[in-house]
Amino acid sequence: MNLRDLHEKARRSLDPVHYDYVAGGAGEERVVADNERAFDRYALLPRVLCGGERRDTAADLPGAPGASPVFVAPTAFHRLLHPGGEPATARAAAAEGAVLVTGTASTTPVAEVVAAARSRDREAAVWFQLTAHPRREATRALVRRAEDAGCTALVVTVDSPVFGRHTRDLRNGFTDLPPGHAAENMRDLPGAPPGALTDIPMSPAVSWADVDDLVRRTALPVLLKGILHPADARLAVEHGAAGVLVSNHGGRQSDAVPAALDCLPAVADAVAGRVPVLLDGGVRRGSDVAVALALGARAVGVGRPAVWGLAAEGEAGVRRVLAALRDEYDHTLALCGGRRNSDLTRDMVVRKGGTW
Ligand SMILES: Cc1cc2nc3c(=O)[nH]c(=O)nc-3n(C[C@H](O)[C@H](O)[C@H](O)COP(=O)(O)O)c2cc1C
Ligand SMILES: CC(C)CC(=O)C(=O)O
Repeated sequence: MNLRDLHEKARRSLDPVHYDYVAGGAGEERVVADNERAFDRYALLPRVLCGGERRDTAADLPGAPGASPVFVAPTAFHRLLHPGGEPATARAAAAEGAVLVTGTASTTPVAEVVAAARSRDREAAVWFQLTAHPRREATRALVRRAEDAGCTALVVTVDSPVFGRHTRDLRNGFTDLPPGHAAENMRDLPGAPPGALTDIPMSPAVSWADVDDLVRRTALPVLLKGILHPADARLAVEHGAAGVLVSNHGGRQSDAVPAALDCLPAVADAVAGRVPVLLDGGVRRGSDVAVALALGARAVGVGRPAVWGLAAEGEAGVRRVLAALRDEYDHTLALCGGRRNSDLTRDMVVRKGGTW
């Protein structure tokens, strides 16, 4: 199955304004394009005669031992894109053994998302993506909702002190959710009535002190999403993060940053194995998963591909995307002579065009 076919099917089935919301990014969308293109700059240099019949592609992640190496990155407003909404995504991820990172901007309350995942697999791991609220009490209430729901980790988005300027949304005038949809996790939070995109307020004041506060208050592992600079990766570990997610928000925040993949090796070096490093942005094939793992990621997230699957075919579509990526990755691993993810090492990734 080609993921491009599902993308095309999703494009045909979605309201063009909602399609643009998902596909688009900040500015001239240079980073959106570069995230994918970055993978084309590399090739895999296989090892041969490694002698092993079985492969194990499971990845040990915080709050998710033995997970698929491909997780579902947090994306907003699933009910806008398919009536099955986040529960459909959650059931699909659970059925495929993939972590779902469910979002602050979910159109289904987090407790229902986790319940849907657990209806497929009692052990399913759902992580909660947290957008810190300008009011600390509101942030704390969100965290409590995620904890009470049974989420097994928090993923704090740190690349969004302000909204990204999504060019297509500005052009289309897409600022509010249509009637009947709401950011359900925001209900009854102090000062945050649901009903509009702008009701996921961002806070330019968020700082490392907020990370410290969070790490102190929750028993859940706290990962930081949106780290690009190796110095921030080092700080993340020092401040008690249980993982670092290298991401430029799928090119939806700054249009002047490097491709996520291009930031990965330096971040992996800075973290030096102390906590898992994850990556999202531009992952579209099993060989992309392999390149990212070889360059230091423990697992990779997919944002748009999962949404295209959902929009095109609901739960079954998300399953197809996750199954295809995992299967292609497993096949690539075999062709590289690997038996487990850690067999992929940095020397097996080369720049295309030769190094001489
Ligand atoms: C429609 C859409 C909504 C998103 N919403 C969020 C969000 O609410 N919070 C967040 O941290 N990231 C959000 N992201 C970013 C994704 O988590 C992820 O970083 C990005 O999509 C990865 O790139 P990819 O789409 O190329 O896989 C969103 C991305 C998309 C496409
Ligand atoms: C509602 C927004 C916070 C969702 C988002 O992060 C995005 O669209 O990239």
